[in-house]
Amino acid sequence: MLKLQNLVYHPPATSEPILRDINMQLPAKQFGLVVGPSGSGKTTLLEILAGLAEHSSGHIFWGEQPLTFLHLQQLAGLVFQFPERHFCGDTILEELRLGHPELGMSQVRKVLQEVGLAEARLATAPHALSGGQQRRLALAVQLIRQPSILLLDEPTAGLDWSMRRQLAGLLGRLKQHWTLLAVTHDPGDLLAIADCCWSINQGELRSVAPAEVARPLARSLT
Ligand SMILES: Nc1ncnc2c1ncn2[C@@H]1O[C@H](COP(=O)(O)OP(=O)(O)OP(=O)(O)O)[C@@H](O)[C@H]1O
Repeated sequence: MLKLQNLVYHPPATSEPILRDINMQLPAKQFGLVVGPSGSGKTTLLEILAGLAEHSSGHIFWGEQPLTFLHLQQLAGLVFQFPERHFCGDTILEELRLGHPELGMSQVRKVLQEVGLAEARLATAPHALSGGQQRRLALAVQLIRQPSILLLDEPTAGLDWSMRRQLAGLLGRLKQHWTLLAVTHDPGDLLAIADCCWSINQGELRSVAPAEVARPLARSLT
């Protein structure tokens, strides 16, 4: 279980904290969803959980173990918003092995199967894949490193309706084996697979029922 206790992030450059007294518990093998508007602190929260920024006060635990930001760099896998913009490998295989040339073919095949890319040719350029396939590859790049928690920043942003649906289906299947935490301003299909849901506003996190997140959206459509 991932536990955050009274987490605060207040960099010296800002007059107000960006994250305020965050408390959260996400059990293993569940899908957690944080929903909030632009600028509410969603990406910052993920950056702290990925060990890319250090919180100012409070505690982060995995089970009973307190985590430093060095632990977090090893335990968490972060899939950035629009991850396809960060692909560096010339081929799928290169992308998966970046920084980890020791990864064997059985691990490569297993992870591609897990994300629904079992049929992809390893010599294919990542940029030649469809938008939905590129998102799957970005998930595989993190999963092959066996993170304890997979962090997703706006995982369905920029995808069309059908690809969003398919990706939400895949994330729903991944939680059989992995713990996932996604942040988004537009929950859409992700609500249906969320086990735990929070809203975030101006750095304040509040636990909410998924239906409560869906309701304002439904109202805005009428
Ligand atoms: N290191 C920093 N120093 C100063 N301000 C920062 C820092 N990091 C983030 N911010 C500010 O904190 C606020 C939250 O940013 P963040 O990117 O986490 O929001 P977000 O909810 O992910 O927004 P979006 O959906 O638009 O990406 C913003 O106002 C941002 O400008």
